[in-house]
Amino acid sequence: MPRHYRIVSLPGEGIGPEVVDATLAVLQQVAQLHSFTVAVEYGWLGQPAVQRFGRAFPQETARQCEGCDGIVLGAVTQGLLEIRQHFNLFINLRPVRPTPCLFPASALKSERLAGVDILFVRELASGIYFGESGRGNDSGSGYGYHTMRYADAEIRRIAKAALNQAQQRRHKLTVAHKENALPQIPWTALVHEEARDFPNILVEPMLADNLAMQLILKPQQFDVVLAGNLFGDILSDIGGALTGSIGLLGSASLNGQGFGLYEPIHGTAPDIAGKGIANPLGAIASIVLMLQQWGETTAAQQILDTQETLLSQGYCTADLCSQRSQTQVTTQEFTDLFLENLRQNNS
Ligand SMILES: NC(=O)c1ccc[n+]([C@@H]2O[C@H](COP(=O)([O-])OP(=O)(O)OC[C@H]3O[C@@H](n4cnc5c(N)ncnc54)[C@H](O)[C@@H]3O)[C@@H](O)[C@H]2O)c1
Ligand SMILES: CC(C)[C@H](C(=O)O)[C@@H](O)C(=O)O
Ligand SMILES: [Mg+2]
Repeated sequence: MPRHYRIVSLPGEGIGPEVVDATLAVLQQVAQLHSFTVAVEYGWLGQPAVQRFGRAFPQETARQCEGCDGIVLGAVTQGLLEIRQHFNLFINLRPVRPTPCLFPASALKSERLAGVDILFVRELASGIYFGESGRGNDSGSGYGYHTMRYADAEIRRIAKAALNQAQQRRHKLTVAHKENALPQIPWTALVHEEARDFPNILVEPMLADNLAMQLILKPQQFDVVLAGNLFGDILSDIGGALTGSIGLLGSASLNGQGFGLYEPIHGTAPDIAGKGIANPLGAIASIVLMLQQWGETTAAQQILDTQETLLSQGYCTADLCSQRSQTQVTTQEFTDLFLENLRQNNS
């Protein structure tokens, strides 16, 4: 049976278009090698959408994305929360697996990194990002507020998603919470209740501040880490310090039916945009998650193997280059090496 997929690419701003270009080239190459096709439509999100349609997430983009097999996003400075909410993308998966050939690029000692393999499951469609907010004036003094609100049902559904992930991994779920200061949102109790259906999973609640420290001191202790929207954002960036660069990390943002948006966890990186030096591997890691979601697991594995080969041969972009033995390459050069390696290993 021929497999045909349709995706919408939203390159966005800054280094977004640079890393998305590289990623789509890799995607088309593996598609060809593994006998499936991917039709790509380009759409608008963020600043380019504001310029064209007057809104960061226009209706045109929403319509274009409806019914597609995946959205591939670069990075934007606005419009992101709207698209996540529109498609109810409440499950955000952020894998962090430092590779030994990049241990020297990490902020941590190698012995703390061996075997680290963490999956952050971040709640993405609720919490303080979407609570009531505003500004007011109290006796002449201005004030602002954002409200953290979670429906129990919203916690239960992300807990189930995280428990399902832990079931397929090493059966441990650490729950980030801050119930010593924010007791009205009972992450711990609700996750424990959902975990009754998963008796073989060890659920370990951990205060979010301690969790941040533990990720640096002893990252090997973690398997799946579940966190609300804000804590998940902050904690998962620590993955950049563990792996050596935030430019390596990808993510999948899914709704309850498996529809997804695939994006690196980094931003538009204005400090390096336009220089041709951005690391495309975070965006590439995101399409690996997309291929896995589609069931194209051999294609996904080939991308992971190719990444490992190139990095172990010492090729890397500037963000990872810390050793004499490494060869610093541009985004384009890294992409060309990637494509060549994919072809060679398939012939
Ligand atoms: N998914 C998204 O669209 C997304 C995610 C995070 C931040 N942002 C937005 O991006 C803008 C810039 O945010 P920021 O500077 O805090 O974070 P950032 O992730 O853009 O950059 C942080 C640091 O990491 C480096 N970096 C990031 N990605 C890299 C890559 N692929 N290769 C090499 N180096 C890389 C940057 O050069 C910078 O030094 C903000 O407007 C922010 O809101 C968007
Ligand atoms: C750009 C910003 C709103 C976004 C977030 O906080 O969710 C980003 O940091 C991320 O990690 O995807
Ligand atoms: Mg972030």
